[in-house]
Amino acid sequence: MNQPLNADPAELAKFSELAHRWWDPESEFAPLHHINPLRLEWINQQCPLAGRRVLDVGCGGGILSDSMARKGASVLGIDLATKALRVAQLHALEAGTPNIRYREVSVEALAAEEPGSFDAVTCMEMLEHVPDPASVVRACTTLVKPGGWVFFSSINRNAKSFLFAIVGAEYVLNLLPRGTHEWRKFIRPSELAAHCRSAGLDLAHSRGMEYNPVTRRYWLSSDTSVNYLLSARRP
Ligand SMILES: C[S@@+](CC[C@H](N)C(=O)[O-])C[C@H]1O[C@@H](n2cnc3c(N)ncnc32)[C@H](O)[C@@H]1O
Repeated sequence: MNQPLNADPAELAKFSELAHRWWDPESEFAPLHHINPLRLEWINQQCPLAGRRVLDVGCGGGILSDSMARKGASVLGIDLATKALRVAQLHALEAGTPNIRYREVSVEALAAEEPGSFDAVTCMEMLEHVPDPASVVRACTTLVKPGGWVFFSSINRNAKSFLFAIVGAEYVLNLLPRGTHEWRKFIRPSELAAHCRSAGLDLAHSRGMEYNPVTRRYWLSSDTSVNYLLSARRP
């Protein structure tokens, strides 16, 4: 029997609508362009990407997927926002990115098709946009090979993240369009860690990501109170 799709159509429509601006580094997607070198390096340090088979879940227009392929990984990017995927495909074609493929398929459906077939799975800035993040974590776990890596990033849920990630980013600094995030969908690191453990993953590392609006610089730190990354391994 088919599972109901773990996706919010309004979220997917939002990302599809803006898709044509995905590769404009001055657009609504500027924060993703700015944080990409940091997260790419963080992933590559833990799991050197060259020669690996990597799945990028909720890849959008392909900023992370593309950069991982350029590091020598063979990348499959999946998403359910049709226009974002088209933009990702077009970008790969125009830029001549090697070893990259995109598919419109849910992570849960792919987990049923290809269990245990990726060396690493990345799922960045996506969990806070889905109705059931634990189901995504379970599917990512099924998709990775034993010994493989799973990398997540999301936004903490507390008063500071309301102030910084919603009021600050969407209303004061206009870094993101208003309505990009819903505070109640943010995920505490402890909740994500619990989802990982119940899916059968071993937690590896976590880092916070901070932003200085004056210098417009992002950096990784030990402060996970707003944006954070978490890595885990399948035993
Ligand atoms: C903020 S963007 C992040 C894109 C990319 N992961 C990155 O960090 O550069 C969130 C992405 O999650 C995708 N998304 C939301 N719900 C999804 C779902 N149920 N399945 C797959 N992708 C989904 C959206 O379409 C969008 O492309």
